[in-house]
Amino acid sequence: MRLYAVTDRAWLNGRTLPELVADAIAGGATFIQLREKHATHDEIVALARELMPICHAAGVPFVIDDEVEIAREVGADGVHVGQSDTACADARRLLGDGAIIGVSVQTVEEARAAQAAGADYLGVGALIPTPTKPDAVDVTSEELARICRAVDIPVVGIGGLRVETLDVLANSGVDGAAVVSALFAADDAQAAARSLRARLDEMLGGGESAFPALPPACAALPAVLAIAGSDSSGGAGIQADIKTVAAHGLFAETAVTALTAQNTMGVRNVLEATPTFIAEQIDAIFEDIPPAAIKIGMCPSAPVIEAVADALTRWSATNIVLDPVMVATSGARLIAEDAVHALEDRLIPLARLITPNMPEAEVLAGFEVRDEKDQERAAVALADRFGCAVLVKGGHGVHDANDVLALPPTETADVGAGVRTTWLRSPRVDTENTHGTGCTLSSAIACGLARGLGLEESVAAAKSYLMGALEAGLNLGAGSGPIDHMWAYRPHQKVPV
Ligand SMILES: Nc1ncnc2c1ncn2[C@@H]1O[C@H](COP(=O)(O)OP(=O)(O)O)[C@@H](O)[C@H]1O
Ligand SMILES: Cc1ncc(COP(=O)(O)O)c(N)n1
Ligand SMILES: [Mg+2]
Repeated sequence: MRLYAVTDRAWLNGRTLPELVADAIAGGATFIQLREKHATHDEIVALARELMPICHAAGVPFVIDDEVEIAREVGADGVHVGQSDTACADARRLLGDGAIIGVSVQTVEEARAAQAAGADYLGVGALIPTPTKPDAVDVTSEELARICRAVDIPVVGIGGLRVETLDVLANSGVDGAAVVSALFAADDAQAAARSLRARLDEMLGGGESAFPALPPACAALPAVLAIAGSDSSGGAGIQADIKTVAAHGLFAETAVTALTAQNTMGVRNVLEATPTFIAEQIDAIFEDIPPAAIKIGMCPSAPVIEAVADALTRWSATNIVLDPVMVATSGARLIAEDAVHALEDRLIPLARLITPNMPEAEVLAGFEVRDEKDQERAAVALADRFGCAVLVKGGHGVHDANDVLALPPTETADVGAGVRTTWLRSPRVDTENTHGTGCTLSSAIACGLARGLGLEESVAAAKSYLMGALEAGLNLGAGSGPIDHMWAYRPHQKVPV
């Protein structure tokens, strides 16, 4: 609930509330509350019906202020109630266990009572004097911190919060900030949300998984091409790529390099496409719907690699993310040993980014990659050698799932400087179900690039999309199962914490 947006139609200036909400979500709002103090029942219902699909398309929960009956009528995710509104326990009885119920509180006693009555989260404030009520600071930072310590449900701070005043939340233990005018009175709600969200993530650390908002409907969606192998079980390879691209609201194209007979337990057989046929697929795509970015996955042999490299060179392809797939999560080899040279000589030089896991980085760098120091050393060595960006993924490490990104001077606009590194850290999700994580990550990065994001931004967004897919807890198959590419589209039953 990092950036919780409470609607207000006081500053529309010709814009509509759905437009502003879509902008807020595109900028990083993670929760929407419809708040209408003076509207009629029918107006609130109509607004809710417009806003709900926008929120749900982006995986953002939608609740309504006070109006429990309307929340039930329209099927909202829940309600937010104040101390003098419907009691939390009554709202729970009316809306059921699956609903999200938030309660406004100002003291530890109220907070404990709300939690005991079944609240899912608390809103605490007002924290800052507002221009209309300059002296009315209702809740001090100290009381806010006491409240956060007293309950185990998430708490959001509210009341006069703007980018410049978010500091009052520091070290309090809150999960996020609720804002009204900082978003809805802004000229550019998306830009406002982006700066609020950036400051909150910086202050509160990491940030919850933010699903990249979908691009608006238009006649020409950016296309993303996946050049990779098919995984019959649907969790990795071309299938993971298509699902990832579709989940990002973009248009997926494919050139299949090989078919695998595969499931969560292993790869049973591989049938390579002929180099000529692979080239024909790529030519057909570029002659008609040229992709804005390309992800390359499994390329099983030197002749396949040559064909892909020749075709991409012919078309002067850019924005290439190369996942140098060598071994499947299940342990099966997916590339001939003698093909590694072809990969190094022909394909890596075309890539903007390569994304080896630790064993693959070891093969490419020629030294052991066992810990974070090795990861960083390999990333820098490879970025130096190939002049492209390098993400050495840490999924095979022992502690957290930390990846290191090495950026060559061409990516940092720091001519004269050397390779710069930056770490993308996330906790390890406690699961065996990681089939296709590498495929998914590289496709998601290509999606960011296709939408015009920078490389670092694309990698960070992709990592948080991947975390959502892992955390969704899909559990299919007897081996290392697939992740949930569509996690952000599931109806939210619970407050994301
Ligand atoms: N259990 C996990 N929890 C969180 N992130 C993970 C987990 N396993 C892998 N990852 C992440 O998934 C991505 C793919 O990592 P990795 O497993 O190293 O590559 P590959 O799938 O190519 O073998 C990386 O961003 C890594 O940090
Ligand atoms: C066809 C195909 N391509 C790639 C992978 C790698 O999977 P992972 O993303 O788990 O490394 C795979 N298992 N199958
Ligand atoms: Mg991989």
